[in-house]
Amino acid sequence: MASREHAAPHPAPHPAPHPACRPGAAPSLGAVPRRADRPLLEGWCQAQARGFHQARLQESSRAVWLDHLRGDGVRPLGIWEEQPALGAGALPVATYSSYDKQLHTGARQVTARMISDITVAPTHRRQGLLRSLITADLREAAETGVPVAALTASEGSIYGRFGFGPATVEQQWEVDTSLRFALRGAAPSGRVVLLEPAEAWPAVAAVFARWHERQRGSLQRPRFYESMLTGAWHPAQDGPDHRLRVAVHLDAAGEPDGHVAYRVEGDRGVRTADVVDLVTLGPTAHRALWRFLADLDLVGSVRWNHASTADPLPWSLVEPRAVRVVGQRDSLWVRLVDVPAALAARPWYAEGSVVLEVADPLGLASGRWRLTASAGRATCEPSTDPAQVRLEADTLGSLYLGGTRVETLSAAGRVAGDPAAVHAFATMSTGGPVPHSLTDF
Ligand SMILES: CC(=O)SCCNC(=O)CCNC(=O)[C@H](O)C(C)(C)COP(=O)(O)OP(=O)(O)OC[C@H]1O[C@@H](n2cnc3c(N)ncnc32)[C@H](O)[C@@H]1OP(=O)(O)O
Repeated sequence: MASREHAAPHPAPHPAPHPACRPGAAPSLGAVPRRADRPLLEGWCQAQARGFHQARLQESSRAVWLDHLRGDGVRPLGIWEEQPALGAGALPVATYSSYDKQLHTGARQVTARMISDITVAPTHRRQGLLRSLITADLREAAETGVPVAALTASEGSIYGRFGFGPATVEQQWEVDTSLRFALRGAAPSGRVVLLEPAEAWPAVAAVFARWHERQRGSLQRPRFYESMLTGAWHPAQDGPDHRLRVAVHLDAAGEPDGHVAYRVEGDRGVRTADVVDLVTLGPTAHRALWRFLADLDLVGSVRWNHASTADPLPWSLVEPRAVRVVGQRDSLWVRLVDVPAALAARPWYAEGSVVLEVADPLGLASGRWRLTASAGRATCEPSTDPAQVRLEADTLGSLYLGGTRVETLSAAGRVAGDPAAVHAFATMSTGGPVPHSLTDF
């Protein structure tokens, strides 16, 4: 069984080191694995796959994961049983990883602790292992000055208690690209080139980097995106992605300003193009790449699972109903780790001053904070003045990128206080582009 200290409701800050680790060694396997760490990492990878009900990882996925580990400075954590029975000890009973990347708040980039790979073995669930891992990591983030944390969630009911709130949403689309698909206005200009995915990668990476620099809610991508978008690795197949195709749009000057990566599924009849990645830097590339997708012979529909709610495609079409929204779900979950630093780093849209009282079960964001906005920026500092607006840490996370309005969360009973102050907070908060993330991790 796992170490008692990690099964306790308020566990010690570090998970137990594997017995193979030196006594007192840090529980992290290290950002760059040493040779001696390889057996632990192998077990860690397999436990993580087991936790998500995937097949045992083969060499291809292990290599991609190790490259991600080294290239992104990932800190993989695991909890191993102290006295495993029947030789069950190679795989940890819990896995967890995190690393730091830049998040675009709408005003600038801030460092975000990106949390991923959380699994707990079915034999050890609900004993506090997730809690011990995430609590320790968030405390470490606070100590090292990381202002926010982010994750994508397997289930919506897990992370609110840890101060995370859904901050961006994405839509799942099925687009009818038969004769119903007609763009309004003139044919899009520029040129679309079809490249082998590996050839296209420099353009694909450059387009995403420029998009990230301007897109509120965007997170830098981890290294495994290169493996995925060059066709070197298909996560579900644990090997090369032989079906992946990439088209790049060039602007009038011949510079890449958009790309689409897609697979055409089905071998006969009317097929469907599954879009894997679609990033455009402006309306011309957006229209041109959708025109390209719609013109694929033998293809009658296009699926795109990461559309922004502000995506202009329906508005570009003669028949907007060619775009069918078949689903919508939360994408990025955000948690404020350092309230003053995080709130000062996002844009504000009206002058004003309010005292927020944040309740945070982990204590990191708790307190009374005077938020004063002026000329698009804000200062935030601890305050002893009476609280005017009260909310919980996960609600603040949902509000952080501006994708959810204060009024909506107030109507949901999650933002309380003096109505005039709630209104002032709403006015200060509301504005700017819809946040969107195209980074899955
Ligand atoms: C960022 C990511 O990696 S998302 C991926 C998350 N992983 C998965 O979905 C894989 C399958 N699931 C699992 O491996 C596990 O069930 C986990 C990781 C979700 C939970 O791990 P556990 O160690 O069982 O969680 P732990 O015991 O620490 O629970 C902490 C709290 O969360 C609650 N909780 C845990 N899992 C869930 C859940 N799936 N739904 C709702 N509440 C949950 C617990 O009830 C507990 O609540 P409380 O402290 O308020 O009483």
